[in-house]
Amino acid sequence: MNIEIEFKDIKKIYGEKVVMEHFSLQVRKGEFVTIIGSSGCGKTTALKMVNGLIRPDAGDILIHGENIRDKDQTRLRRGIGYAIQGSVLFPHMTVEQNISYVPSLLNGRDRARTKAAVSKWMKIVGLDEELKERYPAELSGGQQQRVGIARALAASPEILLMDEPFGAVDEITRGQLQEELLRIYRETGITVLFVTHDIGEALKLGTKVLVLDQGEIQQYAPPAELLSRPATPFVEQLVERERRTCHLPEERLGDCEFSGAAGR
Ligand SMILES: Nc1ncnc2c1ncn2[C@@H]1O[C@H](COP(=O)(O)OP(=O)(O)OP(=O)(O)O)[C@@H](O)[C@H]1O
Repeated sequence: MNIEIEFKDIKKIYGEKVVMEHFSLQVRKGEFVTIIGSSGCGKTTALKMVNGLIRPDAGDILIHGENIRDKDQTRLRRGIGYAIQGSVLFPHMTVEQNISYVPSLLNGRDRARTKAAVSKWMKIVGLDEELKERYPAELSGGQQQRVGIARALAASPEILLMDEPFGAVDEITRGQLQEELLRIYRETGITVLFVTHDIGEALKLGTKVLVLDQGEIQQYAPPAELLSRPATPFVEQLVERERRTCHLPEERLGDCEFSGAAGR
């Protein structure tokens, strides 16, 4: 099994509050993990531990089997794409400058390579080339979100962390961004950790869904399994409505036993 990210017996305390304890998880290479749970259950904390923005109080995070504690933190972060809700673009930089920020650090003087990366990613996320010279304030919310995703992907990271990246856009744009993200995921084979509040989104995008409650793993399983065999009452409640309306794309349904599950 090719493990890309591993949380090993993690403990995290804020002040007196234990947010996570004995938290262990393995994420295989190429997996798209959606993370969902009650507010304040530790989703963002878990995500930010992967790129070293938050340090655990105990336990280790391994990437490709290497402890991130031993890595140069700047280099670690440059190798991991990170996209969060709302606009976190540099306001004084154009779209092009925003997207090329990390690639230009990595490519050094090879400007042609950076320019090519910017054009490629603008196209992939569905941004018109003519927006290159605009500043973030001159873009719609959906366009800003696309620039954020292009920026997160432009350095061709092997890991992409996304924290409710589509939370602030309208329903239609959200659907488009989800489709584009799935396409990028399929084309690149990147490993994705994606935090969401929306169980529909978690089931639609994830190859695996991680359900957390108060820092504890309730279930870590493919969407079809969550629907057919919820592991705890918490998961059962979370998926109940989805089970009735099941929005899963057909290829994800697999051997989903709805009639059996309904008998619970
Ligand atoms: N820097 C901090 N100092 C103190 N407490 C914190 C800090 N960061 C997070 N917490 C607390 O730790 C818990 C977990 O926070 P985290 O942001 O990981 O939750 P979350 O699941 O992402 O929440 P939400 O869904 O509301 O965004 C919460 O109770 C939060 O208030």
